[in-house]
Amino acid sequence: MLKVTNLTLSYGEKTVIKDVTFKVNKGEIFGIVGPNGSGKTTLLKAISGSQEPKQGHIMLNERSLLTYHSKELAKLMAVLPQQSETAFTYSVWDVVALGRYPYQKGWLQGLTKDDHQVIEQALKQTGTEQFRDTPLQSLSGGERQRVLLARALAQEPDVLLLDEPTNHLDISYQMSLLNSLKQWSRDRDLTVIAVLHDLNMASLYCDRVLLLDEGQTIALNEPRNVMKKESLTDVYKTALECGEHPAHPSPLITFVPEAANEETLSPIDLLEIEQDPQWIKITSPNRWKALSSAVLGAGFSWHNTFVNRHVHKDYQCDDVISEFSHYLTEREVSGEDVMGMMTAAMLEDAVILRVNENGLNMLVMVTAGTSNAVDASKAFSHPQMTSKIGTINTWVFMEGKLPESAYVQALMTVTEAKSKAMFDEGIKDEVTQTIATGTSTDSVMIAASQEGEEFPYAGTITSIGKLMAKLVYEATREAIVKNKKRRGI
Ligand SMILES: Nc1ncnc2c1ncn2[C@@H]1O[C@H](COP(=O)(O)OP(=O)(O)OP(=O)(O)O)[C@@H](O)[C@H]1O
Repeated sequence: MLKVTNLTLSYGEKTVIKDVTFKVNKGEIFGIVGPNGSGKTTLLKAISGSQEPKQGHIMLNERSLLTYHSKELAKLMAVLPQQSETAFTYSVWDVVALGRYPYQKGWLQGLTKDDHQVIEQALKQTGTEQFRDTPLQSLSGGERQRVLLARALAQEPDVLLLDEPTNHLDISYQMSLLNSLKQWSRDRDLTVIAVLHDLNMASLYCDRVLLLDEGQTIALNEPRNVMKKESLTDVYKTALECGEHPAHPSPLITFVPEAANEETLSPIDLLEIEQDPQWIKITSPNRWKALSSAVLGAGFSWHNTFVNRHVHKDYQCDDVISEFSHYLTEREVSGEDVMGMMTAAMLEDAVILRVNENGLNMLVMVTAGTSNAVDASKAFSHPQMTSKIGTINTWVFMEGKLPESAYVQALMTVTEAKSKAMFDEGIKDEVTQTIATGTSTDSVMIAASQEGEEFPYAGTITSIGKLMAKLVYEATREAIVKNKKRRGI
């Protein structure tokens, strides 16, 4: 539909778009992103025909853009500019009606019935019907933006050019506008070329994205292939992370604020450990990003309080989460902040190991009760689900930045180390009389400070994996020995 080849654009001596080439397909939503001054608006102006190329050319429907008459072009292409005109004293209806200008044969010809219908539809699609008699200048920025979009739609274009269309819109109108664009591109093959500042909106809604920096193409691809941490950090000079959207298959970009001032103590040194027969509570002034299978705060979440709570071995409850939250409230701890586990093991027997060597800083806590030990390879032969609380709870705190993939590797590392400790302590599955690999209700947590050195991997081949495995193995064995003694084994 639109083909831009070796396009170079300048203001006087200043070149702002340098040798840019891309195609936009019919019905596509094509995003242009990049930092301030990277040339997005200038490029859009060239596509709309209002900025002449210094070099290169633009083809629309296989025909050079330069050969179109302005009225002819306006039937094919509508523009929603970045700055909305404020000098209008026209009513909203009149402004939207201007969108029908390319279809009028002469100055004096009035609007046809069809024109009226198109105008009404454009007002309806943008939710601006209620303002039809209001002067444009007395509307808010967001309302005015929607009216100008209605005017663009009234042009019934094949291509819609939008320069930061969500600029003045609140989140609900942003989503509603982009949802509508998506719908129109699917239903009516409307081609949308939009300059967007919000990288997440571009990720969610664009079929492809062009990332510009200083007038040059840095990347041109589907959002998933453009929104990469390295290139975005480089282009925007901002600390950010690219993850996965929790409910949609698109990348999610999150920005990382700079730490206010440098802590001199390691985040592990700042952990406060409270240990008594009722609970082990570790608190931190900072939040840690944890991955856990806990009762409270499971999955990935950020916590500053970690509770391993002792419960009676016959503990039974229908709504464990509410009961646990109530337990915390009674102890004046906010449940929102807590990663919480339970165990029937005696907390006096907990093993806490702390290591700071070769730049690796780690703390491991294990409590072990093994009366519920299970051989995972034979768990299927256990007669029924038991809900005994003989449990091994394993916590790892490590200083450093870990990507989510490394948490998954750490989980494997820790589980393997725990199983080996069970093996070396000869803990058997009472049902199958084979060596147990864990208990049926074990829980694990990996917490990283997300400050300091980056560790991309945490398997047993890595330095952190090796240390983690060693500490978890030693702590688990020691905790099992204590548990055996207590049970008189
Ligand atoms: N009319 C003009 N005359 C001279 N230079 C201009 C003109 N318009 C823009 N520029 C310059 O061209 C460069 C690209 O501007 P442009 O508006 O295309 O960037 P942009 O990526 O859209 O920026 P923003 O995100 O701030 O809207 C900038 O350095 C800008 O100062």
